[in-house]
Amino acid sequence: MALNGKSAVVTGAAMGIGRAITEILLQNGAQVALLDVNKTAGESLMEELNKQYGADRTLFLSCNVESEEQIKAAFQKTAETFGGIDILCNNAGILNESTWEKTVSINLMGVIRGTYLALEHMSKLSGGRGGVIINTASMAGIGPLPTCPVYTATKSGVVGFTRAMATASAASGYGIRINVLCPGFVQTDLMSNITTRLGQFSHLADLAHQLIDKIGIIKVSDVAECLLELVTDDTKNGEALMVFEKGRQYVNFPSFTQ
Ligand SMILES: NC(=O)C1=CN([C@@H]2O[C@H](COP(=O)(O)OP(=O)(O)OC[C@H]3O[C@@H](n4cnc5c(N)ncnc54)[C@H](O)[C@@H]3O)[C@@H](O)[C@H]2O)C=CC1
Ligand SMILES: CCCCCC(=O)/C=C/C=C\C=C\C=C\[C@@H](O)[C@@H](O)CCCC(=O)O
Repeated sequence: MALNGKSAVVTGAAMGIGRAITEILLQNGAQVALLDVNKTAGESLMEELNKQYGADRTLFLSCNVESEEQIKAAFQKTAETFGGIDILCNNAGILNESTWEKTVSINLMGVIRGTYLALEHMSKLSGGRGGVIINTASMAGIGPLPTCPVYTATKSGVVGFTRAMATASAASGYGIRINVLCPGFVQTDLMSNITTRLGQFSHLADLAHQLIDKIGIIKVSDVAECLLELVTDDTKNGEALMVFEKGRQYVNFPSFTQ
């Protein structure tokens, strides 16, 4: 899909990976609605981006992905402003093993909520133009992190949901490709004060730091470039793309039918 003139929504857009995703979509000609629960950071980023790309290219909408009502309103506003929705990036996520139910609600249920509500705007079966949905999971969704079992569960859930929905979409004729990004460690706020985010597993923080040393830390722009590949390559559906210091790699899942 060529991005010029396309309408995109990014959740968790105010900082980190979401901000980098927003910027790469803008650089390639899309209009972007930035959804985030952090109003101050979101509005200040929008002001910055307006100066760079023009006021008609971005829209900040205060939105908590835990709320179906807020997502619905944000999608409606995006569709009215940009004339539809072509791309959805379900990216908002947290790392907090103490408030584990909130972690499930944002990281996994937020992706499902966003996807189902977006179908109403994007699916060709409900008058939409079709398009692409990219979910942000993690390498933890492919290989488990013992330091954060619930975070791992949410990311495995996002990988499974994406792959199942991708096949469902193709079989149903929604006209929507759905893929999942699986980054390794990325330099963002989420990686700060890791020990305090691990809750009852904070005593295992050394294990996390050893793994970080082994795998390395990448930049948000490395993740954004992978997103661009998954959005623009029309052959990709149901793919999980890992990205870490060694490079990028599509996951080869076992097949039970061949
Ligand atoms: N930083 C890392 O090492 C990795 C991050 N990821 C995933 O990437 C995604 C983005 O993470 P980062 O950019 O690292 O984190 P970050 O903490 O830098 O940014 C997250 C953004 O999401 C927003 N957000 C949080 N809860 C929200 C909610 N309920 N509704 C709407 N917005 C909300 C925050 O306000 C913030 O702007 C997450 O899903 C995370 O799990 C995946 C692999 C590695
Ligand atoms: C510590 C929390 C980080 C949260 C951010 C995130 O999602 C980062 C994920 C990065 C890499 C995940 C790699 C998973 C690897 C596993 O497959 C396994 O190799 C780990 C083995 C455990 C160990 O400590 O050796």
